[in-house]
This record gives sequence, C-alpha cells and structure tokens, in this order.
Amino acid sequence: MMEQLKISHLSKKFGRRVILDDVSFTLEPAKIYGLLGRNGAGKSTLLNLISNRIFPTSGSIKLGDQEVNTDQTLDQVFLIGEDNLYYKQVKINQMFDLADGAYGNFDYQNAEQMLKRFELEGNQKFAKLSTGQKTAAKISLALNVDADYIFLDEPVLGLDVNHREIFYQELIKSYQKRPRTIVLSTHLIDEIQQLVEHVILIDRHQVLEDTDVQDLLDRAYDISGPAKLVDQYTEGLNVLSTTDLGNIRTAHVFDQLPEDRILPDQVQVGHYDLQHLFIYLTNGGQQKDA
Ligand SMILES: Nc1ncnc2c1ncn2[C@@H]1O[C@H](COP(=O)(O)OP(=O)(O)OP(=O)(O)O)[C@@H](O)[C@H]1O
Repeated sequence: MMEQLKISHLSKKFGRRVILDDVSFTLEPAKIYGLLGRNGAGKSTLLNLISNRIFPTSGSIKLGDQEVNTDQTLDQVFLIGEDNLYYKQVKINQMFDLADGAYGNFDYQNAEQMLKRFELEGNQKFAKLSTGQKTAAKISLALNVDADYIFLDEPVLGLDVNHREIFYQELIKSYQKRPRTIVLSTHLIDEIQQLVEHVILIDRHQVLEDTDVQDLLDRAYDISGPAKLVDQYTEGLNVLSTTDLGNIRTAHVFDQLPEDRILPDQVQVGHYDLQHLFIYLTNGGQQKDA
C-alpha cells in the first residue's frame, strides 16, 4: 500500500539563482534516509518542494503515480521544518491537535511520553521555548504523525547531547512500531551513520550520491605509508584527497581496491567513516581530477 516517492528532473530557481538543478531520486517506503549537503546546498528547499510549500521551476514529485499536490498525497507527507508555521500563541498540545486534524490517528500517548523525556509540558507556548526545546517539541510532534513519509529538517538543532540521544532512541522506537520512510536532514553525520540506511548527498545543486550507507563505507579506504608506495598502490584509483605527515602519506580512496595488486608491507589499509567521506566528497577545489 505504501508507495514510492519519486522526484524527477526537479529544478528550482530563486530569481536567476539556481538552487537545485535537475535533481532526481526515488524514496522507497519504510526506509530511513539521511539528506546531506553543506550549508546552502538546497536541502531545505528540496524538502519544502516535496511537501508542496514552494513550487518547482520544473520537474515533478510523485507519490506512486500521483503528483504530490493533491489532498490524498499530501496527507501522506509530513515535514517539520526550521520555519515556524504556527500562530503566535500556539501551545504544544494544540500543535498535536492540528496534526491530528490534518493527518488523523495522532499518537498522543507516545507524544506525551516524549515531551516528558524532554522535560516539556503540553500546555507550554511554542514561541516561548528555547531553540533546543522548540526542536524537542517539533520532533515529539513529527514522530507521532500518521503519515508514510516524515521529513525532519535539522531535527537535532540546538539539542544537547542527552536530548539528541533521546531523539535517536525515539526515532528507532517509532520506526519499529510503525515502519515508514523518515528523511533526516542534518549536519551531525557521525551521529546518524548507524541510524540511516541510505544517503542522498546534494552538492553543487545536484545529487552527488544516492547510495546505501553500507555501499559507501565499503569503498571508503585510507591507504597509508611511504608516499611513493602509496601513490603506486593507488594509481588509477579514485583518490578523493591525500594527507601528508612527514613522508607518510594517507590517500583517502573511494573505490574498490584492486584484488590483483600487491599491498607492500609498509602500506596499511584502514577505513574512514561517513563524516569523512562527506568532507572529502564536498571539499571541492582541493580535489584530484575527477
Ligand atoms: N525564498 C528564497 N528566496 C531566495 N533564495 C532562497 C530562498 N530560500 C532559500 N534560498 C537560497 O537557496 C539556497 C539553499 O538554501 P537551503 O535553505 O535550501 O539550504 P540548506 O541546504 O538547507 O542549508 P543549511 O544546511 O545551511 O540549512 C541558499 O543559498 C538560500 O539563500
């Protein structure tokens, strides 16, 4: 019953400025995604387009075979963004009621438990909360909305480390109880590496990676040793960047290692993580020829 959400050739300009240029990817039902990109890459713009808050310059967004701009499709897509769409005096529990009105089946019981864990009360006014408390209230809302696609833009903004931990636990709990697609846009890549199954990386207005996390990590190798030997061993491989420390060089490879090439004794192979892959991939300028 749950359908794919398909983004095809999506472009967005603000005035003459291109923000997204021919972006295509498909979100599968019941999967947790990380939406990554540097500041200003266009993540929020993309999420606002998907949830129909702004309109594309060209391209389409479909749920199954229907454009995402009808009542039937929109009540399957929920976005909690950075902006505050609520009226000034709104209380947290009124936000819950609004979501229940729009989407139905809001899980009040779990939402109230989450508020308690975040040390919040339902009758607090949203506008008067601190940045982190606003985030906590928004995720207590978002994880309890009954929709097949939940988009969380910067869901840990301002949360301290204890509250981030609670969020990650609640996210897993919520997903296990009601599997659906959850898309997290965040800069805390090391914290979500264990949580997300698939990554969409936006860079220079386009999709640079649309890959399962495990597939990415399987190609993320650090090769280190004497510079000359490292260069020989990595020749022809996709080396994203290198770091030199004295005459020891580390090549950050994003590729399969050749089975037929012999690894010299003084050269070591290690792995780097998703956060470093993100840095090497998006650090344009000091990259090797691509
Ligand atoms: N309504 C708007 N009018 C004009 N320009 C806009 C508008 N909204 C966003 N932009 C521009 O689009 C670009 C992408 O912004 P967006 O907020 O989508 O990036 P982001 O990837 O979410 O960034 P961050 O990680 O910093 O939150 C930015 O340069 C921003 O200035």
